Amino acid sequence: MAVIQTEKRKGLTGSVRVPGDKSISHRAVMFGAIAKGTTRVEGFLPGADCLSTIECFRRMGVTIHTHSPTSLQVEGQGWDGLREPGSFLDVGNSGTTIRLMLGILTGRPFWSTVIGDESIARRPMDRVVKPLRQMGARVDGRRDGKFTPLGVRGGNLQGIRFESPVASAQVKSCLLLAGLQAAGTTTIAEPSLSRDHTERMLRAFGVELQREGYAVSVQGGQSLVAQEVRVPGDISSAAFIMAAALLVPDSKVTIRDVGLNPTRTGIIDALQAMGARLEVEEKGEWCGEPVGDITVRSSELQSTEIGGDLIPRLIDEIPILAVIASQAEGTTVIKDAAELKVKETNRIAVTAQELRKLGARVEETDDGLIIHGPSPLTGGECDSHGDHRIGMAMAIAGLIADRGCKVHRAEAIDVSFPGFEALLQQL
Ligand SMILES: O=C(O)C1=C[C@@H](OP(=O)(O)O)[C@@H](O)[C@H](O)C1
Ligand SMILES: C=C(OP(=O)(O)O)C(=O)O
Repeated sequence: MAVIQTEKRKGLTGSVRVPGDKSISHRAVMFGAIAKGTTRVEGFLPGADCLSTIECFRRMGVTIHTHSPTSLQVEGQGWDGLREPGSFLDVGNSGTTIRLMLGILTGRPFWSTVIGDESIARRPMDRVVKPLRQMGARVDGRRDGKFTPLGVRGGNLQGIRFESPVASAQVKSCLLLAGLQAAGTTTIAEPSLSRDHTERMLRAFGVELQREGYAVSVQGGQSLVAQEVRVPGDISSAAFIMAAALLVPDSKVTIRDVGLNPTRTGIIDALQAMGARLEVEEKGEWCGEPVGDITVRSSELQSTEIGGDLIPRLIDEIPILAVIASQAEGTTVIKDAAELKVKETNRIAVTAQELRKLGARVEETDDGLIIHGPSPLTGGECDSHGDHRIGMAMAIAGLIADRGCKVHRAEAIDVSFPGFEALLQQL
């Protein structure tokens, strides 16, 4: 079990890049695998989750060359190029892999079994299994298909209209992928807009989609054409570096080539509302995704309220936002975020528990957190609970804690941010 130790720091400066976007990296491999032709991917995230996606598609017979950890070539042979896997498809820790892949598997004429780690075995799969069954899919698993392991016998699908009770890009993307293989039209409506990387990338691969407010529709029977994909830096990873620069005195850090998709930039809006000295320079688009540089300076912060439509735009940033809020003047309220309970861990409970160990004043609510600041952090020992974002949030908290922070089970960080510790040292 890996341990990382961070110490109280001063004056973080530099210009850095963070690893590629996790959501976009997964999609580049999956869409490349079902497209016709050679898809080249640059800036791929070689984190454990995206490596699980590569391995799953290799097991379905797709040739994927890795020229370097961040440069791939996916040899797609269209939908029919996927073959029945001879063994389990193991998604490891990755919710995105399992939910999106189920949308592909349910339309393929073969049998497959999908497994993952202990965290995946606790996460709800019925949010995709139920609508997939309405489309005619045959999926089963523990507790009537709510939990892994899942067995899928793919076959004929029928388009549906599905009103999703949650704003989830994984649910939406799963059903769009199933819908592409279904007869007729499939429509997914969500209560607010979740990240739209799937829509942007499917369009780049030649698929036609219709959007009407928070609903998106796809016509079955479309094929994908291979593309060149350049993956921007992951704003969810950049958020940890942004937090370090904001909280550590006398800091100024620029993070280059970060994805600035408006469905992901809630963290920038929240930090600016808190008074962060943060500048964004948009530089252009890579494969339909806006990209730019973010510069952050040490700042005096005020508390804020975070809820409603902002939540899906910063859902993965809430653990690190809680660390930041612990240093802001006043009481920060985070609400409407019950989805956090079904991530790699229950991130409401675990964030509160671990931050309190370092001396922060945090209360857990049913759908969020209440954080009283500013609280000087004493530091000490924390546990990632096997959750990459918790591990990184606590390591960053250590940069402003008197005794620093020793993070146990830090190997989880490799899920989304390989090189995290080395990058912190570089600042
Ligand atoms: O589609 C994606 O790539 C993701 C969607 C989000 O999950 P939900 O769809 O469950 O909200 C997010 O938390 C996850 O890290 C990645
Ligand atoms: C929730 C996350 O990922 P996933 O759902 O793909 O496991 C995350 O990266 O914070």
